[in-house]
Amino acid sequence: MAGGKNKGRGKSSSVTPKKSNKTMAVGSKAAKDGQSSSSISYLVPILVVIGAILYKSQYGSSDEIAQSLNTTDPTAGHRKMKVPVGWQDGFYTIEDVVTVPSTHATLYPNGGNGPGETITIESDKDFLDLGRVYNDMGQIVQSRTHFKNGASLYLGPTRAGTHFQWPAVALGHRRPVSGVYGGDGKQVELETLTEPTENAASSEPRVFYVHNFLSAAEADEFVKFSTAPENPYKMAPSTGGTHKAWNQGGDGAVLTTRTSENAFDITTKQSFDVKKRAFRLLRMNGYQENMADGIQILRYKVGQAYVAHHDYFPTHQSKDFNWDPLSGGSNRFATIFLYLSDVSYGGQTVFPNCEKLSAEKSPELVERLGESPSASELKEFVSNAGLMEGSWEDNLIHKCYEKFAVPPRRGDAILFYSQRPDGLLDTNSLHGACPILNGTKWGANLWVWNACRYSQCSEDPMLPSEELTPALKAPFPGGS
Ligand SMILES: O=C(O)CCC(=O)C(=O)O
Ligand SMILES: [Fe+2]
Repeated sequence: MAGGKNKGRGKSSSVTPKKSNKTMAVGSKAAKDGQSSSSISYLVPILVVIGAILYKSQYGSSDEIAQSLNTTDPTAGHRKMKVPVGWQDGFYTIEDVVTVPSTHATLYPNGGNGPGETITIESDKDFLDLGRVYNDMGQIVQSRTHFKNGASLYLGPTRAGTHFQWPAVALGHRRPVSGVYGGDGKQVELETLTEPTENAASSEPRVFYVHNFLSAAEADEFVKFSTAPENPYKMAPSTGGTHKAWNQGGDGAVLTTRTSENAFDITTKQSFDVKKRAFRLLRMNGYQENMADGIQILRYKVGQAYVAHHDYFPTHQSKDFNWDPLSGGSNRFATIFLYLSDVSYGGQTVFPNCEKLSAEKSPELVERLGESPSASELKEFVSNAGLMEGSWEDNLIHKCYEKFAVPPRRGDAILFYSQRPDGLLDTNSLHGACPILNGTKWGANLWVWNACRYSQCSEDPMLPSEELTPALKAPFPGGS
């Protein structure tokens, strides 16, 4: 087998976070501008304490906060970052990058597709009138001194149940995700894998490579837990299809077009830590337990695969729930697919509606994808994997080498959106799991919903409640 071997870990650079030992500054504008009167200075210590308590209760322990103290923003022009109490570090711009307030920028829609509009911003009021805007680091921009003239700004979500979406910026664009660190403490980085479109109403699938997401130890732990005696949701043939199939489980839901096995991790501390990391990566407003499915751990043996599909549920399937985010309903919003093992041949995640990557756009990924096998090698793969010529798996293998596909690499992940920024379900998010041609592939689905997920809403889907009964937390309530 000459061609088609997925290459191993290449020369990927990563940014190591630097710890800060500086004291925290207050995030109040007046205090920052040095305009504090004596009454303000009297209030400062009180605000600091209140802010610290609120921060800790909402965003975690001081260790977690310490870990997120990234003091150097590698974007050119950014200076050392102060870390104000009460704000989620990394989610906001917190440092001036210019001394004179900027007066113009290019404004893009949420998600960055479509042409940018050049805007002039003559006053702070003009700036505030824009609503919530982000920079291409996914940070909420707080002031006209926090961006440079001509910078790209991105509008944020405009209604409940919709969310910030990372702008593609350009194919191959790679940026550190401030405030988000993987299991081994390395800064998570996001690389754009699909072109932004000129027309905001159309879309490529929106796919990003997530570098440094899991540590090797975390990947191994998910694999181990999937068959552990204490796991109530151990390995079983994968199911799929409608929400009924999902919620009832059992033989009826087993698909001939999804031949892997899977387990769930809905109980371990690690699964919660990783889901929280995912929410931070997505820049969601804090972690909501009932906006995520339990982590689904997958095992594919040689020849096993999952046909091209969408991760969202069809809107028409049941009347007891509004599945349409466009009209205030809820569905799967984003997938973070975790690679828990390397795979030497096959096992890519393929997006058939997207053209193959070219070497000049993402040399590292193309290098790792390896050369496409020749027609005769493909034939050999198919017969070695025990697959029939002309079967859906055989057809999928061809797509895996002709279209855009991502090879697995342990500890990394991909992020893709199943919804467009306005809530429209995105048919271009079509994707499949390529048949394994050699070895075993381990992976995991981390699905995040735009509002509380089916069967997990106590009242209004837009107001997900934090506390769930154990029965509601189960991935198959009422099922086996
Ligand atoms: O295994 C993969 O690469 C993707 C799996 C997938 O799309 C799914 O399980 O929904
Ligand atoms: Fe999927």
